[in-house]
Amino acid sequence: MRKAVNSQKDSQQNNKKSLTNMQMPRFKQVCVIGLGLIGASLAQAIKDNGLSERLVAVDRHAPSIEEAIQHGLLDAGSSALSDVVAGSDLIVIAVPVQAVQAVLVDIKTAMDNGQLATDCIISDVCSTKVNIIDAAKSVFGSLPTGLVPAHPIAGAENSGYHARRATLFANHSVIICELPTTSIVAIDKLRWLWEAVGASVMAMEAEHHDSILAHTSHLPHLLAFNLVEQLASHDDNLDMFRYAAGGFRDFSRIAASDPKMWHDIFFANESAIVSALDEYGVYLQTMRQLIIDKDSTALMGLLGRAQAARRHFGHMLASTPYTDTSAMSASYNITPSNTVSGTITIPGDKSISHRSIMLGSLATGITHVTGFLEGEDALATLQAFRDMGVTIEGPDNGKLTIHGVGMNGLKPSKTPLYMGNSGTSMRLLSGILAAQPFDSVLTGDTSLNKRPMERVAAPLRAMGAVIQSTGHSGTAPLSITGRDTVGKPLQGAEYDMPVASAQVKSCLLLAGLWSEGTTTVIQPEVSRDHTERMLSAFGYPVTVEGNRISVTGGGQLTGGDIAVPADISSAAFFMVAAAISQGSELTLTQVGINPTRTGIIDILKLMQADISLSNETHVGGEPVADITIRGSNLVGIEIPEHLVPLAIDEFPVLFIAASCAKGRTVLTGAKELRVKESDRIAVMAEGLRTLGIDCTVTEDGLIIEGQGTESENGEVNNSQPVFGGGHIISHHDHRIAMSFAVASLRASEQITIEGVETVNTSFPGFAELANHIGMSIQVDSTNA
Ligand SMILES: O=C(O)C1=C[C@@H](OP(=O)(O)O)[C@@H](O)[C@H](O)C1
Ligand SMILES: C=C(OP(=O)(O)O)C(=O)O
Repeated sequence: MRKAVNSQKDSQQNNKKSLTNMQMPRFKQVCVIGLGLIGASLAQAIKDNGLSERLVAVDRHAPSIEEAIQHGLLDAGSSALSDVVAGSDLIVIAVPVQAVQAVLVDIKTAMDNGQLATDCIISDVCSTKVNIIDAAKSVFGSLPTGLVPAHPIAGAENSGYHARRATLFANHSVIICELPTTSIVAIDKLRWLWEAVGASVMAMEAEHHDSILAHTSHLPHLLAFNLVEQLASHDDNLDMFRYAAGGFRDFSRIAASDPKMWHDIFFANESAIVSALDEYGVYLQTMRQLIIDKDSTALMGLLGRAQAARRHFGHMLASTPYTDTSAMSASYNITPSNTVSGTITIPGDKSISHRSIMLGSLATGITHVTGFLEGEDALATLQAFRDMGVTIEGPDNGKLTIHGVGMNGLKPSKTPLYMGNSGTSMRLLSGILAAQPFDSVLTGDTSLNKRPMERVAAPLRAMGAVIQSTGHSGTAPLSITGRDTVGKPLQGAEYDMPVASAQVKSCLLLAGLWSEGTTTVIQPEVSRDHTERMLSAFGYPVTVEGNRISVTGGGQLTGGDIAVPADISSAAFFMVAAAISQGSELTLTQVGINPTRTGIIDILKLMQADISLSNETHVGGEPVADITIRGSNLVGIEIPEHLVPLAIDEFPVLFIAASCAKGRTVLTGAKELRVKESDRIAVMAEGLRTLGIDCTVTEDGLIIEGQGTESENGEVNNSQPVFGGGHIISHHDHRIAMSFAVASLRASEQITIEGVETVNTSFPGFAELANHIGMSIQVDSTNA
């Protein structure tokens, strides 16, 4: 089903310009057939907005017609179409699906005897579309040029004329099927009508519509009717209904809908509904089995994933903040464990996953990605490119097929692009968007909308970009003016970066792909080079001379295959878990060991961790290896500053390692940690102190007094707890949450961590994997 959601054609059609503001003459006479909720509401909205000179209706229920005439809603009405239809330039069929064919026969008769022009617009509001088109074919032979099947995604469980509301369609979507046989005039005029009553119009192919609706509307209605039937058939049904709490009420609300309508829909969309139902059956069986097997970890994983998906996609579509402090939805309750072991595979690299979507979308041809990280951050990037008209199939078990649109193929998104929690998405995309012909807005959740964006906006402006950081203090939402308005392309520039940030570097290099001349970034220290590598892999020349990196605008990207290696930043949690716990031995397979990312290995080795690499090879232009770590006696160190950008995301968990080491660890030159998803210096210090660790916060780092002790033979003893138990607040920062989970391996008592739902941004399945190797994390949902 996912595959069908984003057919490129649909997306391109969706981007059609709104016609609301165009001069459009009103209709001469609209004839609404069926004065149920939708028909009567549309009639009322047409009347209230003055969209037609005359309004007539047909309904078999004479009292509705009489009342509507009395109310002044209709100019005329009848139970027979031939009585009132003459002269209509729009007919909207709002009867149950199965009755549509008979109405079409009446319309054809009216056309044949000259009551209706043959180009009269004929539309409908039915929930299924393929069968409407089939009915029209069988009645008319070839499809009339005025036929525009449509479906307003709006409704209420109350039905009938009296339930009508002129505002029913405001802020709702209307899907219209732009058939190849339909005249552009008819399509434009119907769009105009729906937009004029407050709806937003999207175009979609009929088969796609029916499949989507089968899953999102028809299946839920079917299940609601079914559950009520199930409960009603129990002997103690009265008690069941009397004591049924909110869950039943919420779930069964839509079972109060019109049975005749749903009866018709279920038959009309039979094949799509049966396939959605079969799929549902498989999922239901899986859940049933998990309960029978008492497989708490897997069940929790399933429930957690569903909860996160519902929240995340809901917010992405609505472009509303995702992580707000009132919505702490999950916590970890962790029982101390002592050791970890096993061989595991870590999910795909987040940085590379983002870039695979970006470059794959901008390339010519198809890009196949494997190992894509299905975490919320990378999914936000994926959604943004779909919003800009790129067809992307998947993700399916880490596999994606991206149908590249070329360097000039992106389309403007209809809504602000929602980047969720992801700094990488926002900063890299701002470089791409600053160069596009169209305007864009980039926004994120409350955490992302607090992070500094002038670091990319200012140098982009120096290249000629028109970009405003419209938040409180140089923060998102970012508003970017398209080059069509600005009137000339970006200009290549040389930029000396004040911080070693791969996001800033990548943003400017990406903007440079469309700029006149050469764009050069000079970084103060080495930072991750995935953008440079992937550009080269896609055939785009990049010049790297030490810390000077340049691209020249005007080139092309060619799609290909990308294998995303396992994320070393995610692997870091388990590397530290094994390093700090006695008797542990853990192998992490095929982890990316790009030298611009291996600061964690270098730092742990300096701390005398036992780490070895094997099976070193290359995957998709990136080096990978199996990493084996054994428990060892760590010692405190002064962390060399040049390693900071190479381990920038790993410091939270390195602080856990430092707490277990013998002696003091000093981190300096890491001010950047203060502007990540949280202030990672302050938040880690707060949590470490809660667990009894002595640490000192400095402006650009942290000093940690390691608690590693020596046993009688002078060796550091890595079996003693160094942390107490306690309650940690993650500040909705995924890496903080996972780091303190690792601390449980050396804790004396239970650790609870609040606000762990953001773990899904970078490491979906973290708790399951941790438990698999011997940790004991229980995931609790709280007040979602
Ligand atoms: O380019 C990237 O993919 C990233 C760069 C780093 O950010 P900075 O460039 O801001 O240091 C890192 O913290 C982030 O998780 C991913
Ligand atoms: C800082 C991080 O990511 P981003 O900047 O993309 O939000 C991270 O994953 O730790």
